[in-house]
Amino acid sequence: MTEPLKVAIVGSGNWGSAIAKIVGHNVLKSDDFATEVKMYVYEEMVDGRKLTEIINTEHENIKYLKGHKLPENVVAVPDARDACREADILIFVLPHQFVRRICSNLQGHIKPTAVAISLIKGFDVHDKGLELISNVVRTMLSIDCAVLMGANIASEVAGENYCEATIGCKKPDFGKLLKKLFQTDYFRIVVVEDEITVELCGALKDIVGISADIIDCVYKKQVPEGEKPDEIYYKEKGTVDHVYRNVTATGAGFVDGLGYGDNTKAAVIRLGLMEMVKFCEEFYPGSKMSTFLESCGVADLVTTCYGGRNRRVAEAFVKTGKSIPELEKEMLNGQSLQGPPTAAEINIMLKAKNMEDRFPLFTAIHRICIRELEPQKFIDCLKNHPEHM
Ligand SMILES: NC(=O)c1ccc[n+]([C@@H]2O[C@H](COP(=O)([O-])OP(=O)(O)OC[C@H]3O[C@@H](n4cnc5c(N)ncnc54)[C@H](O)[C@@H]3O)[C@@H](O)[C@H]2O)c1
Ligand SMILES: O=P(O)(O)OC[C@H](O)CO
Repeated sequence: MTEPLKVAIVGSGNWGSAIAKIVGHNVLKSDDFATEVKMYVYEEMVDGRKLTEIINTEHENIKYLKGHKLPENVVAVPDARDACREADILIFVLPHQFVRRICSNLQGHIKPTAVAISLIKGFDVHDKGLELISNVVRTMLSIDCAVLMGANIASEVAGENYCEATIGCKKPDFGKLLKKLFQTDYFRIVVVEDEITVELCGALKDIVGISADIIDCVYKKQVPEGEKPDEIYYKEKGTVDHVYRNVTATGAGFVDGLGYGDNTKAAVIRLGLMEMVKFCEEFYPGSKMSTFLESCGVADLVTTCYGGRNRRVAEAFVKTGKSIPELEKEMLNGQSLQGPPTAAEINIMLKAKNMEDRFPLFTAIHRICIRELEPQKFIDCLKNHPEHM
């Protein structure tokens, strides 16, 4: 009789907490897993109390996933080493900026036989270039690491709305075990072996998520009540930034200023996908096209471009003229945005290889985020996209 496997979750943000709900329930249904799930929580005070104490008494992460109860067998632990020391399976689910620091803290303090899965979207940057997050985990901790990515907005998953996800795992037996740990009747999993492409899709889609919303902002605008959209359109002569700073102050609903709305957004999603495929071919050859058709690919792109945080913050960025860090602070209540840093990270690689021209969408997004390019120039960048030549 083998011992039940102990599971630890490293991270407890919006997605980490939604996953804790799923995993906490699933371990109770299978003899393969120990019933207690330790969850590393980056300690902070919320309403004068420690977040770990709130989670362990109220069984809810009231800061990052308000309104969704966690199973009582999920135990919040403020020390990463204590959370992971005895674990057989480590689930990494925190913003990508913190991974290296956490792994360095865990070095020498986990079981050598442990295995991991990363749910993190983004890249690690170091002096030699970009690295996959799963690879940081593999190399820093000397353990195997699979990945899980998909069209998964955390609050919807926590609300048990039907959705899908993709696990990328080279080892079939480990893949089956992971599917048992994550799949529920509302969260359906497909396991594929092409784990690098699954992870690249998750990292790259955030950039396209930003661009989708620049489209919304350039071609739609708020119109003061009682005025006709066309009149407003012809009256305004300022830059989009200027228009939006002013128009937001008047506050009213959106209209489709030039009538380009959803067709244009669809074109951006398509061009974004083409750049994702090209990026994989160029820098990580061997991807299967079929992987892009899984939840981690096209589906995640669509969900992020319509419903994600990257989309929301990018919209406010164009409308208000405020900086991205400012908006992140104002709008996300401690949650963190992955798209702008990922766009910057990708740009380092493209610039170093003199390849910015071949990735005009990725490049324009980065330049808009750092205010090197005005948002209304975005479409010009796409008109001469290599896909149309
Ligand atoms: N939220 C979603 O809908 C969603 C869905 C799928 C995938 N993801 C991905 O999952 C990953 C985690 O995202 P999330 O939404 O759970 O996190 P989040 O955006 O809610 O991030 C906040 C988390 O970071 C922690 N934190 C802050 N400073 C820290 C530090 N110095 N060290 C360690 N932790 C610190 C906070 O305590 C909190 O738990 C990201 O890569 C994201 O792209 C998110
Ligand atoms: O809210 P976003 O933009 O980080 O996207 C969330 C998820 O990645 C969607 O799958």
